[in-house]
Amino acid sequence: MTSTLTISQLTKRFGEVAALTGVSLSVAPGERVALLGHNGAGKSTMMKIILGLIPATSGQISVCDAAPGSIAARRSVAYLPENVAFHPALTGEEQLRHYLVLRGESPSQAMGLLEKVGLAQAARRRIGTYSKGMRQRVGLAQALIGQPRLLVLDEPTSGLDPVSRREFYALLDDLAKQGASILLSSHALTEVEARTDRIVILSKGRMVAEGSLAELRRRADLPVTLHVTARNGSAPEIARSLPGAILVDGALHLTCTQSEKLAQLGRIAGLGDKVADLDVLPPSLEDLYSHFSRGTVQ
Ligand SMILES: Nc1ncnc2c1ncn2[C@@H]1O[C@H](COP(=O)(O)OP(=O)(O)OP(=O)(O)O)[C@@H](O)[C@H]1O
Repeated sequence: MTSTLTISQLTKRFGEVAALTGVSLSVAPGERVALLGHNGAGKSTMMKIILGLIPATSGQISVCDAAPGSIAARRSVAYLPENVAFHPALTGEEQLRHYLVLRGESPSQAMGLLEKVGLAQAARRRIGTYSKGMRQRVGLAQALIGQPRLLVLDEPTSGLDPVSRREFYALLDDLAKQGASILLSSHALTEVEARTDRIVILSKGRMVAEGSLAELRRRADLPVTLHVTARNGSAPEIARSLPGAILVDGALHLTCTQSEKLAQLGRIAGLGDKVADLDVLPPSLEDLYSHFSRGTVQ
């Protein structure tokens, strides 16, 4: 499968500051990739280079088989900045018609695009009356002009409430199913965990981890946490059978390595009806993020 985006040994220096060092990455059609990293890790710099807004210091980059910033690349790439601003006096439809004309497209597509992002009902209302979630949808609608093959989204859900976030990701899922590649940056690890195919962790300009959540979990090999709820009065007996378990709010908490997990679960199952409930908690993306960024955060 050909990649929509291919980055090889990308380096960017701002004078003494190494914003990116030797970053390589490829994104396939229909793939949703999350770019994670602490403030100053290099996420925006990478996006600016992909968009052709700033040049790389060294390395190769191909955006939809073209050079970043070239006419061919710009036709295929859409960008949604973190703080998207529109004219408050324009309606959603007027704003979209304006962007369509700027892109050399027919303004008659405006309503179709607004419908796609669930804004048809509000299309004739002034953007000044829109909620933040609705403005973000206008941003996504403008990003969809010309059916881009790659969407670059800088913290697209920051400031959105949980329902708006879920709806926003559902829209991205549909776009990905239609073959668009999505590269988004985020600080909201839990939502990224559920809604992207691959995770890239940048730290101090270097790529410190890359893979699906399952792959990152395997590679990090962090402990699994088990919460065992005892039936009335059985906690002491369970604690004796599970060395290392500690009692927290009526449940016994214990950790084990991935390789010990099945044996430990077998031991718990052997306790029969003394156990009222059991939760197995794999390491979260936050745990993985801390693990891979450890020692590199400024
Ligand atoms: N134009 C510039 N001149 C000098 N240094 C810059 C410039 N742009 C970015 N940097 C530096 O490059 C590094 C990477 O910055 P970048 O904005 O890419 O980080 P980021 O991961 O997007 O951070 P955030 O999550 O805060 O948006 C930082 O040390 C930043 O100060």
